[in-house]
Amino acid sequence: MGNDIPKVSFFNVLNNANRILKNPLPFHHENFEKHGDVFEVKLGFGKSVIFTRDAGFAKHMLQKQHRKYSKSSLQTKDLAKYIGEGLLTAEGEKWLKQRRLIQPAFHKKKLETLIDTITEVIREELLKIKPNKELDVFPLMSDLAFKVVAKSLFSYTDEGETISRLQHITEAAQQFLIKEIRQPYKRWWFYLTGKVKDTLTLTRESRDILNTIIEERRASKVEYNDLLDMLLASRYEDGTAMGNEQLIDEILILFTAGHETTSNALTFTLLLLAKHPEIQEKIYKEVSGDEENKSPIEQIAKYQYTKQCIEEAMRLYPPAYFSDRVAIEDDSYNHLFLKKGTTVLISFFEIHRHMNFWENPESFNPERFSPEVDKKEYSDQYFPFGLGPRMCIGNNFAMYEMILAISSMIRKYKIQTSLDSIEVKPLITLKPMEAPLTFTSR
Ligand code: HEM
Repeated sequence: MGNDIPKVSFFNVLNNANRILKNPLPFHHENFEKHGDVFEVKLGFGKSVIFTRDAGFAKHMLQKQHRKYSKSSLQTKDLAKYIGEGLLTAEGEKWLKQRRLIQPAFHKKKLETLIDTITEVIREELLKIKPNKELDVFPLMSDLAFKVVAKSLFSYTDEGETISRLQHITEAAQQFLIKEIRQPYKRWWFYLTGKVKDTLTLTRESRDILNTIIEERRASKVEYNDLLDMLLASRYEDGTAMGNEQLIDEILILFTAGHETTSNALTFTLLLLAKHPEIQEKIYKEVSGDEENKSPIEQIAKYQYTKQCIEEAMRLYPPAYFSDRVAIEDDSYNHLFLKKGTTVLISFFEIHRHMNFWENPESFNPERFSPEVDKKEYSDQYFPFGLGPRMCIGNNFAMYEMILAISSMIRKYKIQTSLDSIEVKPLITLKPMEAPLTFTSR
């Protein structure tokens, strides 16, 4: 590791342990301000992690020299324990093989066939809004995002209970994983008290449910044109298809990767719109009036300002607020030397608020993403969906879903919040601490 990298001592980490456990972002920020865009945090027992908010360095690891880096075991082995080895958690040849196989199902043209399902789920879910009463909007967005992914996979399933059970298991496994990561010293306790076993039993149950759905579909002669049909029809280069176990891994991964990220982004966008009524009105102008004459896909194309608001919300509050990479061979970037085995944590949160690049980085200004601004001006500093070959496979899916959901809500309701300021809860993804909103019919 380059000796000239500023260091944060283990003593300093211990001294701040409580704050870091509650919310590590202010600690990261202070150190970036003090030491610059790259620093090294000592973790004791000879271990350390490099933190960076240098967008060029991020691009180097994620894109230009991606072959020299892998994800850390947190993003691969630890996560795979509950959701299996698929796109998000696999590495090397296995990942590449899966990515090649699954990528076509997420192309824009293919996604268009899912739009009616997505629109219908959004319509049904938004019926749950009770106007004129303050409600916590997070669980609502969470249900919406889960059902959108689940119904895009199995469009025919109207057994609400099966989908709810899958949602419950996905969320329970994720919550337990957070506990394991945040309290590694309690691992033995989690084993002894049977919590690990309980979680594995739950995920076994979701695998059994999915296996039944897949078997039924394989036996069926009907074409549903949903994601499951696309995944079943896909073939590896040697002409073979995915087996059930791999398919189940991939489905569990789509649930996990596609559900919480999207519900966080939707919730932050709504909170920001509630705090900026003038911006909300601009969306209302864009989306009200002629929606009956427009298909959902035409709406998505037309709602440029709505899209900008979502993009700006993900700049301020990127759901995937960090990623990490481990050097699998010696490498260097500018004057930095990275020894094989070095772990680097990339803070998308800090990159998205970097003073040297963004004007008034703390302010919510959707004009930053206006079509008049050349994309090249910000694309090197804005990574809500990551970048390089492991960039989010569901980015278009998520944008379609979010534009349709936000436009449907603003068309129907005025939204307000009693919050003075938006507080964050950084877990595996970046969540809002609270999301109280009042919807008033227009
Ligand atoms: C606002 C919503 C979303 C955000 C912010 C988001 C963000 C990200 C990011 C940053 C990565 C890259 C992680 C890394 O390189 O370390 C990623 C990967 C991934 N995302 Fe998303 N995502 C979103 C929605 C979705 C949806 C809706 C799906 C699927 C239905 C999805 C599926 C995936 C998968 C499978 C990967 C792994 C890709 C690979 O490694 O090849 N995501 N996502």
